[in-house]
Amino acid sequence: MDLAMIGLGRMGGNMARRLLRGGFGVVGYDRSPEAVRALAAEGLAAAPSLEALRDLLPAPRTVWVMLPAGSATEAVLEELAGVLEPGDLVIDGGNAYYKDSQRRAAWLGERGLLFADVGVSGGVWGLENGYGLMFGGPPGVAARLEPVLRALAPSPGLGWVHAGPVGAGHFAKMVHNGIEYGMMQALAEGLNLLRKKREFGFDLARLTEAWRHGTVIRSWLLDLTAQYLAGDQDLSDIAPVVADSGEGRWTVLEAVELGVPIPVITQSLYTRFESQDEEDYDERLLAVMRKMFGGHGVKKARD
Ligand SMILES: NC(=O)c1ccc[n+]([C@@H]2O[C@H](COP(=O)([O-])OP(=O)(O)OC[C@H]3O[C@@H](n4cnc5c(N)ncnc54)[C@H](O)[C@@H]3O)[C@@H](O)[C@H]2O)c1
Ligand SMILES: O=C(O)[C@H](O)[C@@H](O)[C@H](O)[C@H](O)COP(=O)(O)O
Repeated sequence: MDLAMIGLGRMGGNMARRLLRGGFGVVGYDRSPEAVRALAAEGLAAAPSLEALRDLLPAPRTVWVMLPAGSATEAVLEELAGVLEPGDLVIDGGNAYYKDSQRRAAWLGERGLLFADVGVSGGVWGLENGYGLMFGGPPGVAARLEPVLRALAPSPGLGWVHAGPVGAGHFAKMVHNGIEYGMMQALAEGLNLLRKKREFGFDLARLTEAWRHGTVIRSWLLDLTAQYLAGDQDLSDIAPVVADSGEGRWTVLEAVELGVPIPVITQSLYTRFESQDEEDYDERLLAVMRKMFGGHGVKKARD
């Protein structure tokens, strides 16, 4: 089976590699020539344009899009709508907002194109470990895509799911990432507490390594944390800023819309916001108010 991969970065590049290794013919397109060059040496058919990509694939085509969510994905889907032919299938595997995916499925459908959203998890390790995949779309499209899902998954029958109709794939991935935020937060808080108990001088590398075996909290996140701490426990070169790319925000918005309490996930999102705020105006104001009502001391910024 042949298919196209648009976006050959950390995710799309390795997914294309995994598919090539699985015996698929993969046509690739990326606006960065370097991203394409690396994969062309491994058997990828490089397409210089979306028209060329169309012409390199037999109809009906399967085109997997693995781009940053938002304007990049929107622009490429709009371009694809003008290039592909009725019956072709477009998959968005990026971390897109599920409402965008539902809207896109509708307007691509008006042009005779099929659309499915697939939440993809596994990061840069997916090439070797396989990817967790959450498919959203009609059963007929799921059946058509099944060989691809089986090849990308950790093993053919494990790690992928037909989550529901269009939108359900990205909704499931959104909640997965909300859970990811909460699990990361719990690990970070617990390890910080251990570090602060100076009298015990905990070796966090050895402790997390031990926790990886037999404990209730063993997990891949713990494995990765232990792996990093084994080389650097002080983190003195790491700025205390945690970025976020949207999934956590959408999870919280959805919870508010549905009236569902998700305090752990919400708090972990707010912790990221706090880390991103270099001005810290709120904390400065708190210090000032305390001084105003109680005459308490205020630490000067230069202290
Ligand atoms: N990195 C992860 O761990 C991870 C895991 C799961 C899902 N995702 C999602 O997968 C998608 C891709 O992530 P990534 O980490 O591979 O990003 P990346 O930045 O590594 O790669 C994106 C690629 O898209 C290309 N690109 C950007 N705009 C383009 C355009 N208009 N036309 C053609 N090519 C364009 C870039 O040149 C780059 O090669 C995102 O939606 C991301 O949220 C990422
Ligand atoms: O399941 C995964 O493979 C990860 O969740 C993946 O999707 C990625 O690392 C996130 O994009 C990071 O999301 P934040 O930037 O919001 O932390």
